[in-house]
Amino acid sequence: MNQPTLASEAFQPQLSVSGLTVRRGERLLFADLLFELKPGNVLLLRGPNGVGKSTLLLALAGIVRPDAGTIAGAERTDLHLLNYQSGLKARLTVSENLTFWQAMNGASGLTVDVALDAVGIGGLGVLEAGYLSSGQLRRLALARLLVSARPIWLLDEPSAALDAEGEALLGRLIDAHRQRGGIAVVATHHDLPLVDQAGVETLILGGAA
Ligand SMILES: Nc1ncnc2c1ncn2[C@@H]1O[C@H](COP(=O)(O)OP(=O)(O)OP(=O)(O)O)[C@@H](O)[C@H]1O
Repeated sequence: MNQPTLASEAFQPQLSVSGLTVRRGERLLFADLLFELKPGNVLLLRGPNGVGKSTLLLALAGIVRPDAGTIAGAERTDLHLLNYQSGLKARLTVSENLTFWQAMNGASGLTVDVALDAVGIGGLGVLEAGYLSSGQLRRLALARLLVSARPIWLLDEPSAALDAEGEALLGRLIDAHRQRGGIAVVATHHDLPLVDQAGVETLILGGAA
């Protein structure tokens, strides 16, 4: 597998959250969240199942409307959201799926073939996506981050189903993204193998820091 090489053009994103409060039904998930992310920052969202990590990512993506507070600094087109609702078309090939997303999100990153190679599924481009294993599906989702360059990555359990080599790959991808100024907000139950811990913060939902 190739070492992922992202385009060198620098990002200058900012993501400012203030007073952010979200309820689901009757339940208050979180209130008065305050944080500011700058180029190169990573925010890890931690906390038990059901505490609101995915919901916070959806709020940052503009999909869940907050009950109070503001989210500033990012346009919808600055964001990549990687979660379980990946919009995969099982009857299209792996390459066709990635080409579709590239057309949707802009061909500002790697080519489809290079991106598939970078995430270790370069040999699977002609396979119908419905036949991919869980880990291969997750790698395809990662390739989606690479074909369209966007400065803010919102990643929901990105290491789920990845093997040890895949987790290491994920760490390298996030590190490369940060090196060009990108921001990542990552909901995870696992430690990420990031090389550089500077600029990495943790937000624990539903518990003490
Ligand atoms: N559309 C919805 N309507 C009502 N409640 C919802 C809705 N979506 C999610 N919830 C609830 O909101 C809470 C937070 O869910 P969320 O998926 O954000 O948790 P999480 O911290 O990401 O959990 P996990 O670690 O299991 O992925 C859960 O109790 C869930 O049942």
